[in-house]
Amino acid sequence: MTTPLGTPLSPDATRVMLLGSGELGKEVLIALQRLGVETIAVDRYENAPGQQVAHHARTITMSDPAQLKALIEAEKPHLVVPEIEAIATPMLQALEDAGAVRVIPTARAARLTMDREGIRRLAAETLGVPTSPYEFCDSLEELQAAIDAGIGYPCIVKPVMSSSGKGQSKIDGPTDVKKAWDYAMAGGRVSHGRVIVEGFIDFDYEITLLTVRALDAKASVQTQFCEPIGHVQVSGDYVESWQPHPMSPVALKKAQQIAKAVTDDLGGQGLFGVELFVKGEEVWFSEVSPRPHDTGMVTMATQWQNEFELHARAILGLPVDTTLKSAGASAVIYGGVDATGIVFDGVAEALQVHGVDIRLFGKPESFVKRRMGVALAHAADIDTARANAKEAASRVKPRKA
Ligand SMILES: Nc1ncnc2c1ncn2[C@@H]1O[C@H](COP(=O)(O)OP(=O)(O)OP(=O)(O)O)[C@@H](O)[C@H]1O
Ligand SMILES: NCC(=O)N[C@@H]1O[C@H](COP(=O)([O-])[O-])[C@@H](O)[C@H]1O
Ligand SMILES: [Mg+2]
Repeated sequence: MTTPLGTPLSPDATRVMLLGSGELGKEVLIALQRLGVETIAVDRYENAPGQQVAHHARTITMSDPAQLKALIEAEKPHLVVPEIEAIATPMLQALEDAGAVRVIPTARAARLTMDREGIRRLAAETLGVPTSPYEFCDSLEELQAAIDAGIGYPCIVKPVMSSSGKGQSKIDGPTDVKKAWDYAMAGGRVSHGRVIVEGFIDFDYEITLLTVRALDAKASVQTQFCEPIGHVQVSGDYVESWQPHPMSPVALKKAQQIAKAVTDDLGGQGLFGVELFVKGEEVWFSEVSPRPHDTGMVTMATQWQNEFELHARAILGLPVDTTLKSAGASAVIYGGVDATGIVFDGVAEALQVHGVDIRLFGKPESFVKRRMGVALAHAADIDTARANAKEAASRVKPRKA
């Protein structure tokens, strides 16, 4: 017997709280709504994308443990679903330990992945999966010493708490070190004077391997993989993704073994985005999101159940199907301007491209490099899909109102 689902806004409603309600959370919320789940969308600012589609919207500082505890105790959700890293995860752990709430996939997974140090040490030192060489540094002097002692050039510096490439830069030689340190200090999501410096992996390609831990008919957790998603990142932020990315059987097997080892350890139920670098038949683990992944937005065009539906179903204890429906691609639509309440020209022209769909996230404020939408394309092959998604994205012209 699995847990029944209730009726929203009734005493027996199944209540799910999203901590973070950006473009990814918005789609999880829509998937949950379709199953009659009562949803509470939380974010750091008003009218976040997911707040616009949820039953309830709450705005708090999610990295503040007191505010987070008060909200969870007031709302009493059955499930708490982290959607971003910058959350007071020790408080989530305390609430989970006290039996007050179930965190997706687990409070420990949310805590370990919010900080690059937690997940990197687990993967490389405890699980022994291959990663880039790395060191953690608390000052410019320590950074320089780590590079000189063995990390070498080129290397990559990232704040330990950041995402979407914020505060990340590549160091090609000694003159770049101070610039990279200063940039990292300005770019972390939570102010924190610590960075990771990683040896640069000269990969052939990188993938996200969406990995789902969901219950089978006997109520035991089974791991299933989606087809690999290839992507291109600029300055640490994704600009384009496609699925399926062709891989040699050996590299694919290694990728799945790494993803299984990491997600088995993190545990719980839900979808994970496992990021991997591949060169020939060598595979390195980079990082993992214990939640849907931005590069996985392509699955809205390529899978029978997209990554958001897979996450929603897995966390509710429902069966999942990771089958590919079609080849496809996604291309990011950036704001291009710093302004609130922007308008988008060219949507009709974009949708004239064959096999294309678009999502505009509805973020109330645009920045030049803020992701405001995405173009999706399905096609007979990934090259056509990539060209069509990029063409459609380029036809959408955001501007000040
Ligand atoms: N050690 C490395 N060697 C080569 N490239 C790297 C390395 N680390 C990061 N990159 C490049 O930078 C991208 C972003 O890195 P990473 O995923 O660690 O950042 P992030 O801020 O967590 O991004 P996101 O939140 O979008 O996943 C990678 O996808 C890869 O393209
Ligand atoms: N790589 C992580 C990622 O893509 N996260 C997605 O971006 C949102 C924040 O966007 P914002 O910075 O524009 O507010 C998050 O809420 C999540 O949906
Ligand atoms: Mg990443």
